[in-house]
Amino acid sequence: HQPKQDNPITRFQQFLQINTAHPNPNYYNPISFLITQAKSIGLTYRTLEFTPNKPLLLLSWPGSNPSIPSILLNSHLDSVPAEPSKWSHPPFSASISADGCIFARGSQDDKSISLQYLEAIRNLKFVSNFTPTRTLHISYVPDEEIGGLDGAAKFFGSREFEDLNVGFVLDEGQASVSDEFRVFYADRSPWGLIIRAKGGPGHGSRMFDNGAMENLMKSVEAISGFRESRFDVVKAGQAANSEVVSINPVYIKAGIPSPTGFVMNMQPSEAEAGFDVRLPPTADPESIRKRIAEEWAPATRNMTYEIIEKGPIKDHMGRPLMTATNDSNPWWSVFKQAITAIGGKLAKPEILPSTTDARFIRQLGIPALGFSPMTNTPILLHDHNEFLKDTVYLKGIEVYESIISSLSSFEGASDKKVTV
Ligand code: MET
Ligand SMILES: [Zn+2]
Ligand SMILES: [Zn+2]
Repeated sequence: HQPKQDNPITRFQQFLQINTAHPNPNYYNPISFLITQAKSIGLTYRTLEFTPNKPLLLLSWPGSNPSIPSILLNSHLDSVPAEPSKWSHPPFSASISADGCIFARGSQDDKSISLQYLEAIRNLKFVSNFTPTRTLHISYVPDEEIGGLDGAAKFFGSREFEDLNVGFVLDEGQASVSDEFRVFYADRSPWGLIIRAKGGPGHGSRMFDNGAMENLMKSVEAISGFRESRFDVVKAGQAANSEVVSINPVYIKAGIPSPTGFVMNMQPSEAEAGFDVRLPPTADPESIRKRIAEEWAPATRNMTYEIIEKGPIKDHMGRPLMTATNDSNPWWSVFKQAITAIGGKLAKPEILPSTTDARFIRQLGIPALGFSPMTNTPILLHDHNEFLKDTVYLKGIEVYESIISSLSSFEGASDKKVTV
């Protein structure tokens, strides 16, 4: 009988109560919590700091055959911000409702998997007396939510990572609303698009051409039209959400501030808008660039633009960055079998609509799958009232026990590395 203060659920709650939300995530607090967990399980640990104040934690469970490629389980330490006043429970309270829903920013994305990895290892080690053949590494990286360039990208490109001889990686996925587990073989790649318009200022009452606001609005309309055309393809069932380019407005900035709001009788001389753009691995980035330059931010309408690219879309050969989910990839077969072995159903593999650090792994030619074991759960990442049900969380631990024991016992693909 475990004391009430320390069981998988209370440990999950404690971890969720550590606020690691942007814009100023503290990375030392969650790392210190995780080190305590690692010690209690007997895992080795070290921290690496490729960027000042952005440490990452690396845990290891040495296998009996450390010469064959290892397995890496990755998750991120940071979360997106939350607007507490719009939540039914404070976002860092990890309050649990009568029906077992644990409310917290990060409960789905992705503090659940961060700890489920460890709980699964704890059970394998102390309940099942399991010993891995392959070495298992668990990484906790900073800055995923802002693109991972100072986190995973630096780590995966490092000498330290190369020395781990990683053969296969699991990273986060997304919740599933059905009773089938979802698994992801590719990510969409994110662009931040900022378009800016300049124009003569003028009296609020005047009709004139080429005002900044007017030019920006024209672009916003053109972008909306494109967005709708992509969305229509999805609505018609011709492609999944994650298989088309998405572009969604995230901010509009314009107007001349006044003490009571904005000056109402002046048309501003500058206006800008920001968009979240996601490109599936099969997309042609050049065609989007062309649209931006010619239709969405044309110099002829006094517009400029900035594309903030966050990570790769193609591999070094220009091929779409995807991990094979067929028999050509032995890791896929092992993963799939591990799910069915515990009576789990697996949905058809998908491209992830959002983005994870796995794209940097695939770029290295290492196979990586996105997976978060959450079935019958609404998809609430980055939303208000993000929650995960206790039973779903606990089931996920069992799922990882099966996956981890299968992957770490798998002795094929030992001499040569399988690539994506
Ligand atoms: C700007 S990179 C984005 C990473 C984040 N996980 C997302 O999909 O929104
Ligand atoms: Zn996220
Ligand atoms: Zn995430």
